[in-house]
Amino acid sequence: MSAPPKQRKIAFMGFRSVGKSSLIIQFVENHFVDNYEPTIENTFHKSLKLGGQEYHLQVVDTAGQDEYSIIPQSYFMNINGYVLVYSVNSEKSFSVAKFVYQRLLDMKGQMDVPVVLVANKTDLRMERVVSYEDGKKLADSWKAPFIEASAKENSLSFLIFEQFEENSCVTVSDDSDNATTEGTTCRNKILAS
Ligand SMILES: Nc1nc2c(ncn2[C@@H]2O[C@H](COP(=O)(O)OP(=O)(O)OP(=O)(O)O)[C@@H](O)[C@H]2O)c(=O)[nH]1
Repeated sequence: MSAPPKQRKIAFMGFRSVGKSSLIIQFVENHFVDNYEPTIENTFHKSLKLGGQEYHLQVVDTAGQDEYSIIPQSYFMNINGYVLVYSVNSEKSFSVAKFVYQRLLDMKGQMDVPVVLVANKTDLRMERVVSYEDGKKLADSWKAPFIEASAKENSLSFLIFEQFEENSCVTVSDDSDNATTEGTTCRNKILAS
């Protein structure tokens, strides 16, 4: 008998127009939308089989944020993981990704935020201003997986979700109150748990 499906809710966040909706639509409907319509909020549903386990995913497409955004409380509750998206042709979108990550940490606490960092629009080679190395360095500093993608050229979105299944355990050390405790946290293992 196969295991019952697991329900997981994942939010895409990041600056306006970086391609959050496009990545999700590639993943859910397998096509690319060329026109731009700002998102207010949208939830998509998709079933997915990873490692023999069936998942019922709810994918929340959020309205683009910037560093002045007040992020709704609902984005911090009942969400299993976050995909933070920037586009490689926008320095501003890269700094907004850092801002959103910081807000997530403030709201949820360091150990509780499974994140995947996604650099989108890699097809815009001539317009690239954020290098692979810069993106990777940022993701490494978060101990998060990093994926470069192009919603236009191909559908790497599946990979994004696979990252949440990975067992990316990191050792954390907390020496507050002079009592050093060490532990291991598996921040990204939300699909597998
Ligand atoms: N060249 C290129 N264009 C893309 C890519 N992904 C998205 N776009 C285009 O960028 C524009 C914005 O894409 P959206 O998916 O609406 O971006 P968004 O992040 O959901 O935008 P908001 O709703 O404002 O937050 C659209 O015109 C897309 O066609 C990509 O990988 N390459």
